[in-house]
Amino acid sequence: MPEWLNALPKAELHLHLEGSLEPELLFALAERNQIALPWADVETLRSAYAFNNLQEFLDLYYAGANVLRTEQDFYDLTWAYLQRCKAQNVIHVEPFFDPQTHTDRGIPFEVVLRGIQQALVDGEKQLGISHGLILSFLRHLPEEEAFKTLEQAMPFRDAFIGVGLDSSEKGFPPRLFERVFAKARSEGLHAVAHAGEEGPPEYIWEALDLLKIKRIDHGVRAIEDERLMQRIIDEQIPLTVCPLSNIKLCVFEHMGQHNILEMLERGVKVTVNSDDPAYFGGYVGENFATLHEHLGMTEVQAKRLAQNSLDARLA
Ligand SMILES: Nc1ncnc2[nH]cnc12
Ligand SMILES: [Zn+2]
Repeated sequence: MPEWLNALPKAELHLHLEGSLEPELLFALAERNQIALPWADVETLRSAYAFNNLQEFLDLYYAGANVLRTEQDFYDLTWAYLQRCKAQNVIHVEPFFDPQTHTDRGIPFEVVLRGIQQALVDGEKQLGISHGLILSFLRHLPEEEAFKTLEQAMPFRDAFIGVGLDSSEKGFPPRLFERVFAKARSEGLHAVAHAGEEGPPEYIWEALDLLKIKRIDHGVRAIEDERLMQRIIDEQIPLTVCPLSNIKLCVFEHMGQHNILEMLERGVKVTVNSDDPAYFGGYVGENFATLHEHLGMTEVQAKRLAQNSLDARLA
């Protein structure tokens, strides 16, 4: 990665902590927790990281998360991510975590939260990286389950800045979560949601109008709807775009087709993020680097993208 790209101060606003679980740490945690794995070794697991769509990735991502059991595991996961951030001049993070992925396996909510939170606090003190944590609901599960998760989270209200919506997009439109998002907002939480990754522009409209989100996660399919594009530009609603993820999950066939710079030039407040870096081939720095390499991103454009990420912070 060019040093000038690495040196740019940036924020990461779209990162799933569970998606930062590198195969090496996954195997180490499996050994520590005495869990048998279906993969022979790190290389075999890494070679399984070939996906035709979002669902194929999610199946492996949820399987991988099974090694996370103790508060120390969640601490180690988060700490490893923060060290990557430090090395790439990421000065602020607003990561997601998916409580239901863990509570549905019998891991208490507070075990997950305390491990993550302690690492974030240490990251602020020892690495100088500020943070705002986002609790994300799994949209393939019923809204009732999201309500239960929000209830579990409320005793720890101060540990979060907002709620998000992730997992399988197609067939699970934002409107299904209108009531739980209203409840979260009434508690003073910010709202964000994955929309327009695989799903149609209508899902982005719903996320804006019904969930009243402050930022759109992905949102690359907004370009198919001119009226939506105008709104996003007029209202300067940030998009947290994840280039390497979009290629790995076949949202675009190859990086040369990615629309992030076209959006930037049209005045959309786009940002660069890694989504699930352990699975998609790189952290935020590598995502910037691929735009430089394959789309000819200039230094001026890179600076605007980095500044957008700092401007689009919610914490
Ligand atoms: N890219 C993505 N889209 C939806 N849900 C996710 N969970 C983790 N990564 C995701
Ligand atoms: Zn995501």
